[in-house]
Amino acid sequence: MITLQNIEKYYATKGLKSYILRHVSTTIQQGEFVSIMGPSGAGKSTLLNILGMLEEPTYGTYEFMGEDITSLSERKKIELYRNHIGFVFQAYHLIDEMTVAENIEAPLLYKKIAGAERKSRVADMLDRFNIVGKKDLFPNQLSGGQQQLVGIARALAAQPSIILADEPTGNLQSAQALQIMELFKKLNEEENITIIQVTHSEVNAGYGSRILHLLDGVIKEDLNVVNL
Ligand SMILES: Nc1ncnc2c1ncn2[C@@H]1O[C@H](COP(=O)(O)OP(=O)(O)OP(=O)(O)O)[C@@H](O)[C@H]1O
Repeated sequence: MITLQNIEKYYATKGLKSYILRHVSTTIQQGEFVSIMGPSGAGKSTLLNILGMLEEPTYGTYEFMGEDITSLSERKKIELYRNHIGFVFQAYHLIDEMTVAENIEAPLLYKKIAGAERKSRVADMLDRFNIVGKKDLFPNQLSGGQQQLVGIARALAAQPSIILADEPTGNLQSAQALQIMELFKKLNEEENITIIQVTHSEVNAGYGSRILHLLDGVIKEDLNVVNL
């Protein structure tokens, strides 16, 4: 599903290159649940953003679902993103002026999905996440955990093949974090949705099947998680 070959990312200031990612090569199959770990500044978010087409590598090739991303037009990239990728952010990134239901519906409008289908998908998501009673509330009327559930519901409403999550439980208490991780595990096992998460938590990484350890922009370790 994903092939990265010799990905490099650097910023040049006054002729000096500061490398964020170096020689990153890996393959991720459909249905994997991968955690990206490493110290602060190691390049984890940058790698996730490249995978999600939110940033471009300086060098190297990125193949996603058989398409060479580095040579695609902006329009084609947006289309691929809308059709396949659900992004979940640490700080939720919900739209404050929209209700829960409107937030979940928003990406479906971009995908030009017809009204009746949109309503039905939103209703399904509200139901599935047990938040029907919250549908007319605004994000600031929800707890952090509930906001993150809405963030995930919004990503899933578009029926993605892959979820990219940047520290999805970073702002949550442990019980809420557990709920989100259980949900990811279920989506991965039952719906074969590929999941790639950035996390600092060993517990969260234990929900996945593989850990990529980044250090100073380089993949230092690529481990299979052994479930005890
Ligand atoms: N636009 C930019 N210009 C210059 N340097 C940048 C830019 N964006 C990110 N960086 C640098 O890239 C490095 C990696 O950042 P990144 O956010 O990917 O790290 P991270 O591993 O996700 O860290 P954290 O765990 O703290 O979120 C950091 O040192 C950061 O300062």
